[in-house]
Amino acid sequence: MPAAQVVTVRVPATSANLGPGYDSLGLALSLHDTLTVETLASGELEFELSGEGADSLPRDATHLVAKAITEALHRLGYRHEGLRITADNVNPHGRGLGSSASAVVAAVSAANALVPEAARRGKDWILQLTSEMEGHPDNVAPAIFGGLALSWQNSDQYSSTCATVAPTVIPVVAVPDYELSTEAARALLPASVGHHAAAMNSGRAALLIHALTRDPEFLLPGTEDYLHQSYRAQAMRPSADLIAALRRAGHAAVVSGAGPTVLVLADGEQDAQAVLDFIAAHTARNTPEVGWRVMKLAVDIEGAKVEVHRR
Ligand SMILES: Nc1ncnc2c1ncn2[C@@H]1O[C@H](COP(=O)(O)OP(=O)(O)O)[C@@H](O)[C@H]1O
Ligand SMILES: N[C@@H](CCOP(=O)(O)O)C(=O)O
Repeated sequence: MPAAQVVTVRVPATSANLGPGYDSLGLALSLHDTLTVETLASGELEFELSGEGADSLPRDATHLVAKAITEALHRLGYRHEGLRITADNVNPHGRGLGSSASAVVAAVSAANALVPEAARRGKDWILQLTSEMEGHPDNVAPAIFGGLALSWQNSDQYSSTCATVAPTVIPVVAVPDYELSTEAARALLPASVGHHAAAMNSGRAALLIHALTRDPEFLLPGTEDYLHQSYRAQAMRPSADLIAALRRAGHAAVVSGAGPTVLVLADGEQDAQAVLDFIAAHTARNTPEVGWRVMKLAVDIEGAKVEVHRR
């Protein structure tokens, strides 16, 4: 790659699963990381990191963004001599808000924008490559396309389509100060589930799409899951207890991604305020040892946005 080419990508956080949509449903959220990549003439990697992970992420070729850019350029038939990677990370890591998916989507989108126009590929290529990197499409799809993404897999081929979320739906997240890696949370799942659980889950996943797009009145039954949350609860007890209490009070609370963040799909401003009040009271009373960052967000409908500064 020639030196001094610069692109910036702004990418949303995502919440996957949404209850019964394990490895298939995901929602883009109004919480954004920003990545700027500049090609260098020398064989070096330079990092300017701020925000989440600035003190802990590696500053070498093992950095997830550097790895994903190198791999994407290779697949496009290019290689870089060196890179300056500037990242301002807002999405918390290891909390179930798809930070690793946002990182690979930003990296692959940047690589695709750096190569000459004739070599560039479309968003479906980005979906394919980033799903392979993540091992599942449910975070990367909404990070790429925005909104509510419905994704599926045919052998090793990934596809996704978007549905429009009803305008009254407001995502509220409660992010605890403890981490759980997606890898560790996936290791807690059984190799298979029974036919009854699968059938129950299918009904709720179908209902959830209706609730999210047409009739939020059904959000509480539509967010019931039979595939993953109960197996993972032991690894995120304060989050599991908060979800159970919110659901008993009638709020559509789920584990965000593999956890431990709690996602609540509120229906309207009044419901969102009730959720915020409930979380404040519950956490003060029951989990004083855990720090919670509670945010009322919006659905991001743009997905990853690429800006080319110099080419
Ligand atoms: N912006 C980033 N830059 C580099 N590495 C990242 C970034 N975001 C996430 N990661 C890597 O991914 C890990 C978190 O991934 P994961 O366990 O899947 O949790 P999450 O639910 O946040 O995606 C981090 O510990 C870090 O190693
Ligand atoms: N379907 C995946 C989603 C993981 O999301 P993350 O935000 O925790 O990375 C799973 O449940 O393992």
